[in-house]
Amino acid sequence: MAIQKKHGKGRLDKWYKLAKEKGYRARAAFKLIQLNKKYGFLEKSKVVLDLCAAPGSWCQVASECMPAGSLIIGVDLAPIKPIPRVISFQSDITTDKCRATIRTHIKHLKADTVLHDGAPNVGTAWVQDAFSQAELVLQSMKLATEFLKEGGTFVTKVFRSKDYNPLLWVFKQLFTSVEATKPPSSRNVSAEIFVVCRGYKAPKRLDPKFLDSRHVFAELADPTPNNEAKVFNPEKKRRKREGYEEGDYTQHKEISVTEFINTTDPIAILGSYHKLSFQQLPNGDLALATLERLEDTTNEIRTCCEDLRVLGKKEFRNLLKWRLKVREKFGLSSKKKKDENEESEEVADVAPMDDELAIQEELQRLRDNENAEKKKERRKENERKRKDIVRMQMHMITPTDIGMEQAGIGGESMFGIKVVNREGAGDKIASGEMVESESEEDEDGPSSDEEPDEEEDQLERELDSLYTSYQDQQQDRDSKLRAKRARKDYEAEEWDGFSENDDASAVDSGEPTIKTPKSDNLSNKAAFFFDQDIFQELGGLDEAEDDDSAIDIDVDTEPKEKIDSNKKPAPESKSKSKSKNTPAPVGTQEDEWESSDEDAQSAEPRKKDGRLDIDIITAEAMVLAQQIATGEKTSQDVVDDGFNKLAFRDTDGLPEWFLEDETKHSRPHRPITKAAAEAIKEKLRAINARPIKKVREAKARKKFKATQRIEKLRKKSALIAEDEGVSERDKAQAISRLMSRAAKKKPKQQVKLVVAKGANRGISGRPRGVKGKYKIVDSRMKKDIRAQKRVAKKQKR
Ligand SMILES: C[S@@+](CC[C@H](N)C(=O)[O-])C[C@H]1O[C@@H](n2cnc3c(N)ncnc32)[C@H](O)[C@@H]1O
Repeated sequence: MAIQKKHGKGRLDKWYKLAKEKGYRARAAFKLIQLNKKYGFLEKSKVVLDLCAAPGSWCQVASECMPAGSLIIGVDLAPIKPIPRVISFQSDITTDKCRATIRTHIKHLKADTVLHDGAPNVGTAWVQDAFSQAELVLQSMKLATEFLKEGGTFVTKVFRSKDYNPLLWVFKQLFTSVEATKPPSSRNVSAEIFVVCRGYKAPKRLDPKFLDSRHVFAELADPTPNNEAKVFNPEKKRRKREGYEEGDYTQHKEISVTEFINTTDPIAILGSYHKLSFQQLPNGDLALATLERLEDTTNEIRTCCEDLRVLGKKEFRNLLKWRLKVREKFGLSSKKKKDENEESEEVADVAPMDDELAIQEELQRLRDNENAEKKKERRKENERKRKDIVRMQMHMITPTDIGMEQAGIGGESMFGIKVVNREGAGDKIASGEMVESESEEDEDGPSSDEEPDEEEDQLERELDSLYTSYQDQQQDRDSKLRAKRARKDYEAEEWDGFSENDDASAVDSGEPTIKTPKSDNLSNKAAFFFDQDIFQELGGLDEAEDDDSAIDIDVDTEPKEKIDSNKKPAPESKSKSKSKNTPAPVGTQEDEWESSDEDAQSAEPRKKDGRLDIDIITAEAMVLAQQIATGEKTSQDVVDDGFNKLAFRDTDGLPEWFLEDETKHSRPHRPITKAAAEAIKEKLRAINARPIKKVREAKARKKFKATQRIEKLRKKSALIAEDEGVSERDKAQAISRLMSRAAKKKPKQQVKLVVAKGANRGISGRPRGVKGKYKIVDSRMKKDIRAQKRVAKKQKR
């Protein structure tokens, strides 16, 4: 067997390990197991011939899977260690001797299955290796044809090389079914492939050419030149350094157009020539003359024939159609062509496609392609729309055109139609085409086109959840954010007033509430916009025509404003009062701030005495605190500072992540003093300098133990002091001894190093004659320590 590096990283894969675990001699065992699982030939076999069987893992598998009393014969160049129920011997399968030995073992029987996993020493020259493997396959097939029974199975390993197709062709001549497969245990990097040939035809007379490598690999090489592909999907030309073909030293190839008409393989001509020539031969070509006069031979056809290399698919199709018409007129029927093809028997399998069929198939293919492309477009369009709607629902896109919303169409549906109209597909929807396309999509089920989008959605969802968890983490860490979130919650609570029930109850109790604007066909945003006083007042004009003087309106605004300030969220009411320059009654404003403060208080952390637990951690806050403490600013100033041009940005419908990012830039940057920045730095430094929890715990433990010791001493010395039979001097001495003993530090127990040699080598547990703490070391370590000490001593000197 070829020597394999067992320590090579790639070799020790899971199949290698599994083979070791299961007791198979090679990981190759799993290839046969997997092939047999797919095709189930071993269970049905009574006689198996395993060619190239060393070290014998396939024989092991065969003996496991085959019925009791079966005959398994394994042969290899290398010796095979005996395997129960398996006959094995050493021989070269390409020799007659091997054939004779097999005959002696198999006697009159025939093999149900012939296995071949042969591989010559791979690794030197790939081309040569592949060829000798292909030859080995042919040799093994030779043996198979001799020993296999009719209907039997031949399993062989083949390497993907230029000889692969000829081999397959030979197999197809001898077996009813030939399938190539690569079991999962076969490495992807390996060019090996397994061919399972079933239903051996057992011909009475076998053409020796089938088993002659020179014939198989030389003459049948590349039996299926794909001319169609050459013409319709020409390969991108690579630079060739092979030079000219033998005997052909021209770059430009011409062929007479009559040959194109007469040939059985027009596609081959279109693929390999540059020009179809209409030039008359010196001796005159009657067919060509007739051809020239034909109506079908249009100028376009002539131009196409001039340079075949610049033609597209359409032109090639036209040329082929033209050829068919001419052939019909010339009486060259396609039936005759078919007969010609039939004459070339075996080649039928691999013969080029009939040209008519080719055209039809090509047309069909083009039609299919076109349909598929249309379908793909439709799917993409639908998917895009679906995504837009989802984005809209997630408030990633905001409908800004309130006028459109007022047209009486719901925000989302308006958006949908707007988009569709933009694409000019409104009519399609009207005619129901879109609906059709969607139902088509449903029928198809999830297609591969949709997968990436689904993945995208999934990704978006994951990103959202990641962002939420990031925010939570931030919130936990950052007290500032915590306070912000608390404020947000507070605001959110305020907005609960939108629900109908609350509305009703509030009205009942006579409490001022935020009313949901009543507007049938408007979105919330539009409704709120039109719910502004100015519009309500306009409405009021309709209701009370008598009160139409401007003075009346002015007079009315004051009490109305009071109510409105309660109606609307706090910041809005404030902005309005500011913009109109009508100072709101101080009492009302203060009440409002007090009440909101109260609510905020409940959300913010407090000390035991009820005061807010505020930790100043930013320089800005420090400056502010200082200004308030020194009376430079009052709390009212701070409130007033809160209103600026950025305070009333329209944040409706904007996603949270966007607002989060925006807030960094959408507030005025207050000046900070150097002293405040220093103070904060100092504060943070102090926080950082605090010992970590574990150190604090250890210190506390130490302190606790010390107090316990002192307590003990105190008790003992009290006892000594109470002893009446002892003189005062002795008492004092005893107590001072006690104290000095307690103050003495216990000497640290020495760790004895025990060298692991002699009787102590490899022992587990305490070595003999060693008391106290010990450590087993090797002699090297002891020597190293001694050397270190020596060096240290020298350095001291
Ligand atoms: C991949 S190993 C076969 C492993 C085998 N199927 C198993 O399961 O253990 C390929 C074997 O083909 C054998 N071989 C190559 N050329 C041979 C020849 N001419 N005659 C017999 N055996 C040959 C090698 O000796 C090698 O052991």
